[in-house]
Amino acid sequence: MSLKVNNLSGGYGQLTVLRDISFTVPNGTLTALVGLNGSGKSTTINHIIGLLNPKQGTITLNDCLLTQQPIAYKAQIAYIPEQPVVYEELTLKEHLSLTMATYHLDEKIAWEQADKLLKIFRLEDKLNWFPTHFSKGMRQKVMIVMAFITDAKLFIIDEPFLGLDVIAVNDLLTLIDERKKQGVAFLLTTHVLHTIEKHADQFVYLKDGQVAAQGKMVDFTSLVPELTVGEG
Ligand SMILES: Nc1ncnc2c1ncn2[C@@H]1O[C@H](COP(=O)(O)OP(=O)(O)OP(=O)(O)O)[C@@H](O)[C@H]1O
Repeated sequence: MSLKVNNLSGGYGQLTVLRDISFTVPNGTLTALVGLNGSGKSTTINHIIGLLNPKQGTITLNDCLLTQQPIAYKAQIAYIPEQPVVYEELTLKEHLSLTMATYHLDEKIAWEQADKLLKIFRLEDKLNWFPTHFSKGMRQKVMIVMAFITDAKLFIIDEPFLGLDVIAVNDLLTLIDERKKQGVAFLLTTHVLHTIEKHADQFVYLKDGQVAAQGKMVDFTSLVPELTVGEG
């Protein structure tokens, strides 16, 4: 069981950005999606979360084909975007309630999980705050808490390390490792590779909208020397 991207070509309207992309994210592993600015990482994610329609190819998650079973497919995904998407008129508590309703979670269990996560990210006394009072990093933490109260099978996390303090980065990595052990799959984009390399199992390297290399994370330096700081 896994996320399977098969021969995906796609982009925006007439513009083709991705060409013939194939990779698999097995359950219980983390795949780092890497590449230079403009290489197609966000476009790939936009296809996987169903925001863009492929021009060719298929995307399957645990045997659910995105185009044929979009609701069952999307119910298995938690997405943490690079730019937090929050509702200015809802409190933190209401954001969490909304997530619980959307994912049809058992509220008692979900609030137990939420309380634990709110403490980890030092948000436990801010349940009645509106997003306008949150810093950029706090908004990002809200997105992380919302994602980790779900029982999603695939987490997609877009560039999580730039706005978070060092404690929050370590806490996020611990949560990722815990969920991986439970069989959850992670697809994560980042330019801060040294932070993720011990936690990633494999990488997919995009270049000009194509997969230029993919493999085990331990082989990254030898397969992609051009992205290794201090090399080349
Ligand atoms: N909404 C859009 N409409 C048209 N073209 C777009 C759009 N978003 C991105 N592109 C183009 O698609 C290509 C890939 O961009 P994408 O955002 O996927 O790259 P990325 O790897 O995520 O980059 P970054 O590391 O800078 O976030 C670029 O050439 C970009 O100009």
